[in-house]
Amino acid sequence: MLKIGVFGCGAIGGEICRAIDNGQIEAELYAIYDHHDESLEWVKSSLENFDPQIMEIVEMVREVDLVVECASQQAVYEVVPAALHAKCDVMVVSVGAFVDTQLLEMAENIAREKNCRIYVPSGAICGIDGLISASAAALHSVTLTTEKPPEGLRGAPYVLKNNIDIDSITGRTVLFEGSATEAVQSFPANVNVAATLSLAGIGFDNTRVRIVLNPALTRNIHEIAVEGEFGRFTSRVENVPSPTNPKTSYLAPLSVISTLKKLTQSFNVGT
Ligand SMILES: NC(=O)C1=CN([C@@H]2O[C@H](COP(=O)(O)OP(=O)(O)OC[C@H]3O[C@@H](n4cnc5c(N)ncnc54)[C@H](OP(=O)(O)O)[C@@H]3O)[C@@H](O)[C@H]2O)C=CC1
Ligand SMILES: O=C([O-])CC(=O)C(=O)O
Repeated sequence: MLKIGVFGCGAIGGEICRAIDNGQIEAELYAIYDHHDESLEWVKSSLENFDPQIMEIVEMVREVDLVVECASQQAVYEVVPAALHAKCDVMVVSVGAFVDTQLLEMAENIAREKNCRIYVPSGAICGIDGLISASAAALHSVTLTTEKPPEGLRGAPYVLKNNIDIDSITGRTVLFEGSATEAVQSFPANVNVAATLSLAGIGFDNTRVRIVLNPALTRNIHEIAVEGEFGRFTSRVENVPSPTNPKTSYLAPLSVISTLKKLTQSFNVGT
């Protein structure tokens, strides 16, 4: 049975642990880690069947077959090289870290050398399957418009740096327009989806991102528009935010759970 380690026990990590624990994913929840003891306790207390060991990454990668990173872009620097060097597969949720081309190239090189896999789930957006299919021919443009309520954008480095008082904004307001390169650095916990889109499509510099604050919303909306030789498509998802982290949409952990299920099933549907 696949032995899984979960690094980061917040909104996403907690859901993944419970999905393994309740048998939705046929795997063993072998180890968990988070730098907050209370998060580890919170996850452990929600499990009925597995009692995962708490292990720092160096130890975790020696014991498990796959590490799921669901912590932060910073954590990707720690988790991905450690896992791959230990011949352990890795799934990355804080995808924005891969805007760093050195990190991305290093990860690809080690994975090739060690014959390991790096998995990036679709996360909180819909349409990655279509974009991947379309990318087999020329792509002309990829645009993401993310619209969130104030809680979904609070505390982002871009908001703090520009002294934006998000509570004083009363109507739908465009906060940011630019490349995915800038977006994932300015909003590291809000638009990792822009990174996933970039990796699947035309790269970080060419993928356009618009981030909108809308106080009237209760959901996190991601709208994607893709044009290419294949034609054009748009996708729009109105995401229910996670109850424990309003920046994160519930679809994100569901996407990780489905990707993990794909790894353990013999019959798989979709691109
Ligand atoms: N690809 C996608 O579509 C999506 C990606 N994400 C990203 O996924 C990641 C997880 O999201 P979510 O579960 O909502 O986040 P949470 O903040 O709810 O949980 C993450 C947990 O990991 C901890 N953590 C962060 N960095 C480290 C580290 N270096 N070592 C140990 N523990 C660490 C956090 O602590 P602390 O609070 O101190 O940081 C927190 O307890 C985030 O990076 C988020 O931006 C989110 C939604 C969609
Ligand atoms: O969950 C979402 O809506 C998107 C998100 O936070 C991210 O991509 O980082």
